[in-house]
This record gives sequence, C-alpha cells and structure tokens, in this order.
Amino acid sequence: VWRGVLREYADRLGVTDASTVVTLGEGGTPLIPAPALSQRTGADVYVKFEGMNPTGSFKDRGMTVALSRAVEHGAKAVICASTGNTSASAAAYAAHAGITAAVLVPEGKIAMGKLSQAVIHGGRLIQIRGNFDDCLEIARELADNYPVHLVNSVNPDRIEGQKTAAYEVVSQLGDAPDFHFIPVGNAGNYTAYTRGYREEAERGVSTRVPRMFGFQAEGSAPLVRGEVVKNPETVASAIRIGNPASWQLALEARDATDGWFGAISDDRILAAQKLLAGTVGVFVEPGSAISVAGLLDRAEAGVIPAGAKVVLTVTGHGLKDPQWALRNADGSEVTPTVVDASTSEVASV
Ligand SMILES: Cc1ncc(COP(=O)(O)O)c(/C=C/C(=O)C(=O)O)c1O
Repeated sequence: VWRGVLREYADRLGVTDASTVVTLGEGGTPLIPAPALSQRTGADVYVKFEGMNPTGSFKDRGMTVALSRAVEHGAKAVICASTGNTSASAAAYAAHAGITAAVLVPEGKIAMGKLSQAVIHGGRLIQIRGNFDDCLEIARELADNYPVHLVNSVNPDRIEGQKTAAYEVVSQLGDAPDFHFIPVGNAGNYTAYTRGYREEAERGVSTRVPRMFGFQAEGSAPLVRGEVVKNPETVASAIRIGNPASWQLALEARDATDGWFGAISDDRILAAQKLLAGTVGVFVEPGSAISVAGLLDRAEAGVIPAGAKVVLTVTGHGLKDPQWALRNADGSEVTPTVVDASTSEVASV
C-alpha cells in the first residue's frame, strides 16, 4: 500500500519514526505510455500524470513536506501566494493538520476548481488586486512580520518533496529519460526534477540526467526573454508568472542538464490540451498541456532523435480549469448534440 511521499522516501528526505507526517497519500502517480505522441514525433513518449495527486496537482509532493515540518516546528498558521494549485494544496494539508492556511491569490485570475478547493478546505482567502508576483511579495512580507510559515516554493521543503517525482520516473522507466518536458512558472518544479535526476545518477540508479526542457507561455516567458515580464498574460493561468521565484536555481539547472527554455503560444497550448485528451486519454489544465505543445515544437525543430526516451510532466488535472474543454479552437462554444427524448432520432446522432 502506498504510504505517501515522506514515508515512501523517508531515507531520501531525512524522515524518522519521530518525524511529524502530514500526508494525504500524495505521490506514486502513473507514468502513462503515449503511443499517439510517439507515432507523431518518432520518440518513445511517456506522460507523468501529476493530476492524480490528492488535490489534483504536483503541489502535494512539496506541501506534505512543508506542512509536516511547519507543524513539527509548532506552526499554527501557514501562508502562500498562489496562481491556484499551491493555495488548494496548502489549504487541504493545513485542514488535515488542523492549522490555518492564509492564501493570497490574484483577484479574478484563479481557475474555479482551485478557488473552490482553497475555500472548501477552509483557506483564509485574500484576493490581491494585482498579479501573482504582487501576491508573493506580500506573502513574504507577512511571513517576515507575523507568526505564519511561508510555504511557497521559495521554501526548500517544497523542492525537496517535489524532487521525488524524478525518483519515480527513474523507477518506472528503468532509467532517466533522454529528455524531460515540463511547464515552468516559478521554476520550482524544473529545479526539483533536475535535483532528483542528478541524485539518482550520482547514486548509480540511473545512467544519465535528462535534458530538461521547460516551457512558458509566450505572454508570460521571463526565463525565455531573460527579463521580468511586468504584466504576464496567458490562458494558462497556473503559469502566469512574470518574475520566477527560483530564477537563479532554474538557470543553474538548465546549464547542468544542457536544458532549454521555450515559449509557446496560447493557441498551441489549447490545441495540445485537446490532443492529449483526445489521443492519449489524459485531461490536464492548460498550464500542464504546455509540456505536450513543447514536445511537438521541439520535434518539429528536429531536436528529438528517433526513438529517444521522452517524459512529459503534466502537472494539474483538467478538472481544475475545465472551461477551455468546452471551447472550439476558434473560441466558439462546443455545442453537444441535443435530441428530444420522445423522438426516435437518437440513432442518427
Ligand atoms: C498546473 C501547474 N503547472 C505548472 C506550474 C509551474 O510550476 P513551477 O514552475 O514550479 O512554479 C504550476 C504552478 C503553480 C503555482 O505557482 C501556484 O499554484 O501558485 C501549476 O499550478
């Protein structure tokens, strides 16, 4: 039986029987072969479906570590800024631990699924009239001046928990892949996978460290442009971040893995969301689908050798932000066929 990240990787995370463990059973997510994407690109493609975590995103891996250690140190309240998934995860783990979570989100820019989670789990929701970067600045100030424990990915506990996904990929695949594709907002997850893969290579569990390819939306691509984006804009609200909290760590990780950061248009992000759901059967929120769009982009560029082992991390379940699934490529509403129950025309549908 799966025991959650802290217990499954106790030796790797310095967890002992005396440690406080706040867990919802996170981790142990599926690595799903994607033959449709393999045929399309000539590579051997797998999808690491992080939407299968308890609150529907990869954030749970880091939150179990951050909340466990916060409670262990006597914290009665945690705080985070969030584009949505961090707030959902912090609220859920805080509820489980019986402590308070204050969550700062950009007013009107958080997907409904995530907002519902943060609220129903009892998160103290503060909507900031600004963007995520403003929220993070305020959260850091509050954590410096009040007895609240900051659980954003600037907290190293988060990266420590999130690196376990790389351990799982190595174990599930039998080695590290040649390439790993991942969405990038604050770049905490990009940094975490790089750390996990380097640890496994150093331990001799894998024979290589993959080239880490990270992707940002064209309207929110500070790491691609090499400068802060003041007013980031993208449908991929999860990664609408103009000033990545782990910028320096991400550059080091990119250089250590012969990695790369690319920018993808919103249209291609939404097309990738539909392609993944329609041909692999995995529904992910737009921010996550950028990994798939990134693979297609790099395959078109001729960068992915035939037969290369490729893993895409898709970071959040599609149910978090389902509105886009009901839009056609041109933005018009999808109109499901309607048939009057009293007629016998159903057969013609
Ligand atoms: C679905 C999804 N995919 C990718 C990212 C980017 O991860 P990082 O590059 O480690 O930031 C996020 C990030 C979300 C938040 O930053 C938040 O919830 O505050 C996400 O929710």
